[in-house]
Amino acid sequence: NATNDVTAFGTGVFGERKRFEAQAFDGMFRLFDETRGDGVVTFDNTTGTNLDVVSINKMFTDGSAVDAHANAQITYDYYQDTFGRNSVDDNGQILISAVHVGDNWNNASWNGRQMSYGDGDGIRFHPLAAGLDVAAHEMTHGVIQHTANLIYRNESGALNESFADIFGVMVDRDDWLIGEAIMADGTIGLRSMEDPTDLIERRTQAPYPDHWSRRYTGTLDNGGVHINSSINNKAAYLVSEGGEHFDVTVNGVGREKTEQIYYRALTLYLTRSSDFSMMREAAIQAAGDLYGSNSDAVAAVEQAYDAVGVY
Ligand SMILES: CC(C)[C@H](Cc1cn(Cc2ccc(C(=O)O)cc2)nn1)C(=O)N[C@@H](CCCCN)C(=O)O
Ligand SMILES: [Zn+2]
Repeated sequence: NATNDVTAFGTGVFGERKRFEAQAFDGMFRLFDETRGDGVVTFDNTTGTNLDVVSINKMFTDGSAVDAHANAQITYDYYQDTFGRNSVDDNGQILISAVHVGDNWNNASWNGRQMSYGDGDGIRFHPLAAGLDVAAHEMTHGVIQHTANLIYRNESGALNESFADIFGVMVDRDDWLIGEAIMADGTIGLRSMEDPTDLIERRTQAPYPDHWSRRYTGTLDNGGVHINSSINNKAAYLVSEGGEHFDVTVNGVGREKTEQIYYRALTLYLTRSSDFSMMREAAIQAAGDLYGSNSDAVAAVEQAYDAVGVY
C-alpha cells in the first residue's frame, strides 16, 4: 500500500546510478514496486525463489537486480504510455524478474510467468539484466502470450521472436540492435534489425536472413524462430526508417507510427498460427485503420514486405 512505497537508489551492472520505486518493510527495503499495476518485483534466484532482493538501507548494490528492476519499470511504462496497456495481460499482472539464474548462464528468458536473467560468462555476454532491450524482449513474450499467442515454431514462432525484438528496440529506443549493451566479445550486438546480415547466427553459422528467399528451413531452434525473425525485423525496420533493399525502395514513416501499426496487428489481427504472409496483411490492415488506406504508412508496409520477399 502507499505507505510503504519509497524511492530507492542503486548502481547497475556497469556502475550507473539509478533511482526507482521500492518498498519499506520491517525496517528493511525490498525491490517491490506497488505503484505499477499489481507490482514489479525482483528477486535474487541464488537466495531461493521469491525472496525479494532486500537492502538494509535505500541503496541497492546488486547490479543485476537494480538493472532488472529499473528495466521492468521502464518497459511497464512504455506499454502503459504508448498503448494504454496495463502490464503483460492488460490487467496489471505482477512483473516478476529473477536475477543470477543458472551458473554464468548466457541467456535471458520468459517462462510464461516471469523473466529470468543469467549472469553471462563474461566471454560471450555480460550479465543480461543490464540490457534494456533484453527486458523489453522478455516482457513482450508475455504480451504476445496474452494476445496473438503465436505458436513458438516455424513462421509463427519467428513472428513471436520478431515482435519481442521489435518492442525490444522500441523501448530501448537508441538503435536497431538487440543486446548491444551486453555483448562481452566485441560484437556490435546479438541481432541487428537494420542489417541482419551484419551478424552471424550461432547455430547455422550463417548471416541472419534479410529476405524470405534466405530463410532457414531446418529444424534447429524450433524451426529457426530466432533466425527467421530477422526477416520480419528487417521489414519493421524498413517501415520505420525506409531504405533501398533488393531493388525495392521503402519510404519510412518513423518509429511512432511503426510501433502503433505492429501493436495493432499483434493485438487485433494476428492469431496463434499466423505466418509471414498473414503478418503482411495484418500490418497493412492495421496501418489502414490507423492512418488511412491510401496513407504513406500503408505504402511503407507494402513496400517493406515486398523488399523482404513476403507477399
Ligand atoms: C533476448 C536475448 C538477449 C537472448 C539472447 C540469447 C542467448 N542465447 C543463448 C546463447 C548462448 C551462447 C551463445 C554464444 O554465441 O556463445 C549465443 C547464444 N540465445 N539467445 C534470447 O534471445 N533469449 C531467448 C531465450 C529463449 C529460451 C527458450 N524459450 C528468448 O528470449 O527468446
Ligand atoms: Zn525471445
